[in-house]
Amino acid sequence: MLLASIMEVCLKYHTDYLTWTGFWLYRPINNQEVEEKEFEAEATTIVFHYHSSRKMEGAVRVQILSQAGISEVPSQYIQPPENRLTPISNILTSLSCSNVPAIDLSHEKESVIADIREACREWGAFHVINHGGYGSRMLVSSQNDTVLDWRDYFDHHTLPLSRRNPSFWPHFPPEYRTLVADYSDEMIVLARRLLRLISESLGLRASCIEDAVGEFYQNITASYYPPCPQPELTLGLQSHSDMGSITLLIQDDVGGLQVLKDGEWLTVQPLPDAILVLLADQTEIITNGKYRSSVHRAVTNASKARLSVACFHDPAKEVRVSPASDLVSQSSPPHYSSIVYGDYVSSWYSKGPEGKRNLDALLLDT
Ligand SMILES: O=C(O)CCC(=O)C(=O)O
Ligand SMILES: [Fe+2]
Repeated sequence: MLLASIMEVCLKYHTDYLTWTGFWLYRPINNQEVEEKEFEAEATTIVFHYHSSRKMEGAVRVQILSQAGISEVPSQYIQPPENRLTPISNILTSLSCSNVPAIDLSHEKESVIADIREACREWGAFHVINHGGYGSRMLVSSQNDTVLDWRDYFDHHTLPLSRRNPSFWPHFPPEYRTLVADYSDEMIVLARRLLRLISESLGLRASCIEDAVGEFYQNITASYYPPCPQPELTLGLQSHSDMGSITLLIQDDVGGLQVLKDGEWLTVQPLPDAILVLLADQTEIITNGKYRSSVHRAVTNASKARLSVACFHDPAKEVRVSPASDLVSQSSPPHYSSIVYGDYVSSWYSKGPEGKRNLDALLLDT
């Protein structure tokens, strides 16, 4: 079971390994994209180096803060009141929710397509189960006014193969690198399959979204959210929609991912062996807004660490993305201006996500 295995190795890496080496390699810096750097066990120096060379106060692994047993989070992690959760003492007690739809991919194709159409229209997110037997990138800035996420994460560049260099990845536990590579290979197959079904659910030719995206750039991000002493003041990951085309996410059984639906934050109940599908911004552009990307965030809790593994599928930086010509006509004008994906990413990183502001900036007056 690849899903279970990938969670397990990532968790083992976080709990057994990071705990004693005490570092986090890819702590984000200055709203810039973080390049993969050669993995090395002495990465404490790298974090330290970021601190001193970029005057980054406070960018320590939150796991360290959590383990130190602090009762109040440092001020950089405190969200402005409008972003905080409704006042509840323990997020874990509030996990009852209407869950995102679960779609069984082993069902007959026409019914799968109908379910996907409904889920994409209503939610922009859905679970897939029986997805073929397989089986968590937000940057923060060093500026003082930026609120930090209560999250540590590790990013792997996995596709195209020319970007995949497992020697940059953790080497513990021993099966780590092979598993991440296998997982990447399985997820690209599933992502393509889903994008074909999503295209068909709009009456488009199956390859329409894939053709618009071109070669897939895949990244896999494992996110670790340690217990947080003040969950009501913090977020594990601030509100955002993902930049690329489609995200496939698995989470452990703790729960904490929320999707915004009809103005309300709903917790996505973890579903064993299911993969959560999140439509991302380029799919919203390509479908000319027929399907919207999912706005989501992660909340923290005071007692349990949480792990998620997100697999992102993005266009190449030089690809120009625009609404599919089949969805544009005189009676249905384009709702978004076209954009070179690399420019979209740069603007995202320079302004930050804040929900969907980067996508909203492309909306045309129609
Ligand atoms: O941890 C999660 O469940 C969400 C992760 C996520 O949304 C992201 O990395 O973009
Ligand atoms: Fe996300």
